[in-house]
Amino acid sequence: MPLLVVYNPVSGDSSGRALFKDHVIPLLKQKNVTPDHVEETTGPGHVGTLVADFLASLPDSTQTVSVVLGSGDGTLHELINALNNLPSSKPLPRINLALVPCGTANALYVSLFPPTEDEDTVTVEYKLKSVNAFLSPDPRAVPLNLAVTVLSAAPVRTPGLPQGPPQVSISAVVASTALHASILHDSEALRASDPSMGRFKTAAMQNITRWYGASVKLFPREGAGVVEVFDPAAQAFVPHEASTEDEPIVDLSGPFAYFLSTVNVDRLEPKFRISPRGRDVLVPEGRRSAALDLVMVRPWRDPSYEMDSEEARARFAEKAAAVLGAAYQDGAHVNLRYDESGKIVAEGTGPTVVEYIRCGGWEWEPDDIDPRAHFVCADGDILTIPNGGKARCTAATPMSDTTGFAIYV
Ligand SMILES: Nc1ncnc2c1ncn2[C@@H]1O[C@H](COP(=O)(O)OP(=O)(O)OP(=O)(O)O)[C@@H](O)[C@H]1O
Repeated sequence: MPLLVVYNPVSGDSSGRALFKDHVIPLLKQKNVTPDHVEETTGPGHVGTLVADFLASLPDSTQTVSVVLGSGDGTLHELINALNNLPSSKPLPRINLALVPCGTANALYVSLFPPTEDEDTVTVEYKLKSVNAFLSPDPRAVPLNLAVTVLSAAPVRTPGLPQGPPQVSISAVVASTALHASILHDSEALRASDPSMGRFKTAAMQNITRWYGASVKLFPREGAGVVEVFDPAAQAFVPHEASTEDEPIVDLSGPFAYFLSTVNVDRLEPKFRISPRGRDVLVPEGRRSAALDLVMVRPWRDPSYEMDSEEARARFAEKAAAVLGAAYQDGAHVNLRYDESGKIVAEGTGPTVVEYIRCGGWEWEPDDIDPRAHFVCADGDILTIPNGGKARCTAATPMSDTTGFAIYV
């Protein structure tokens, strides 16, 4: 099978080059595996060119290829989007990736290889799990689902102004708006001063009192018929009360404090299990069903909420922080409820603090007067919805076993 090795030398703490030189390449050699090419990315966008050129150089364009990819989630996102934008109408071959986590958060890797209590994610042994899976006698690769986000402009066109094509971004990890998109937007500016995950916490504190105005629609996943919601009492997804077989689409109004969907993953950092059931839908070849796990917080569900005000937002910030804190406790936030006074508790029958949804897609139409509600984060990439426009995100699964992306696990 054709094999390309490629790594981003500046992902995360920039240790990728040393990791490949000292460990990945020697491991391949030891197993008598010779890559066709070993490449280092030289700048944004380069990974797409390297892999597209490699595919174009192969005599058989339908043959499955393997790529050992040293990167964070951002470089993988770039690769998927670059290949999707290739001008060819032919489907691409199946691309099996052996991931080497070199980025800051490595959400996909830590979700596929969830670290045990005493496992250290910075060790070489931990980082080589996917490469070792690729090199095993009977390698197994899990197909990736994708979340396709399309930003559309206002329906009424301004006379005389051309309307560009809708902007599309494909995620393998996360598509979000509200707090998470704001955090990612602001944390980019902090990257130079703080390359660690600490920059996400700093940006979170800058944004925690904000709420976001939008109208939302939720669509069922294929095969389910209805939108589902996690019921902590049943510890399972059950039909959403506003979704029926006849009228499955759920309409929601804001304001929203948090709105984040994941695909393929149950966590965004080793311990931040924001969509704790998110890996359930990653199933072996042949039994696929693409779904998004959506985590929402709408402050007015709090029984102590009276009206939107600066004070109400400041008070609710403590609750939002408690929710995010519980996500670090093995995803315990999805079990939290309000008691009658609005206190957050782990038991009872009050409204859940988090609405944890499983769906096939969502549509987010931001209020025009709320500029921050226009940010969408697709695997760390920040997109801006044009005024009057909306974002539609849909879960997708590879068309067949011979195309799409898969990860050696
Ligand atoms: N040689 C290079 N010099 C500068 N930037 C590069 C180079 N090669 C790739 N890049 C850019 O580096 C960016 C960051 O990479 P990546 O997402 O892999 O790491 P990260 O942001 O540290 O990790 P994570 O996404 O897990 O937080 C990519 O978006 C890519 O465009």
